[in-house]
Amino acid sequence: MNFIEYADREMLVMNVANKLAGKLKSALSGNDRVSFAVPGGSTPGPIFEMLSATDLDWDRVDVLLTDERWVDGNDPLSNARLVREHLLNDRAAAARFIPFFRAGLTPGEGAEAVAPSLAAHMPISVMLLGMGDDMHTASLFPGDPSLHDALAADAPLLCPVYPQGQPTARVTLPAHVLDGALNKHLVIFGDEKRAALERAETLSPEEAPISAVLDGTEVYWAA
Ligand SMILES: O=C(O)[C@H](O)[C@@H](O)[C@H](O)[C@H](O)COP(=O)(O)O
Repeated sequence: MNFIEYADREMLVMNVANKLAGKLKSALSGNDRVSFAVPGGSTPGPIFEMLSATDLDWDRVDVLLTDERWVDGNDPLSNARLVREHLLNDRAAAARFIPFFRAGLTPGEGAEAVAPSLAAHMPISVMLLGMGDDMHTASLFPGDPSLHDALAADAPLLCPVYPQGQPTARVTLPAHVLDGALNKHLVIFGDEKRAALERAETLSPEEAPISAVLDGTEVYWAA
């Protein structure tokens, strides 16, 4: 893990957007298509907006979610909605987006239906992650009874999860897919998350799911 601190969030957003653009461009120079996995939450929005204006071959980029709440794409909780509103505009509107939610299916049925199509995007070329104060990442939550399956080395490419205390069920890329990304970036803001990350480095993935994906990850932090 490489930890990089920025003087403020604006500096971080500008630098991380540029870094992600550079990694996408180098992946594009060696591949016909590349995959870019992105999280939900409140952190990535400004990075998405800066990226969306970046001049690169977005028509050769497949945008995936790291996880999704099991709600319709118009629901305010939807990560697909977040990505459509903040990333898939301007130049990035040309990217191919692979949503996970399937109306009328349960999270388990939906994960089973979508997982086979994700194989073509593996390993993920470039991935951005966020993290909660509880050391969750994507939808790998400590204490979630379904976490064990999503941490397994042979977990399916998309896993249903039912994290306690969350308003909806979710689906998530499993730990081995997240950790297998060729380029891993984590953005966290604030002292709470910085302390949580330090704790996570001493804990198991069951206690701190983020610890399953920290090897080789570029971590960017601002207060
Ligand atoms: O669907 C989600 O919510 C995200 O994928 C999740 O893993 C997020 O990255 C963290 O919860 C941090 O969220 P914030 O950026 O809002 O702190």
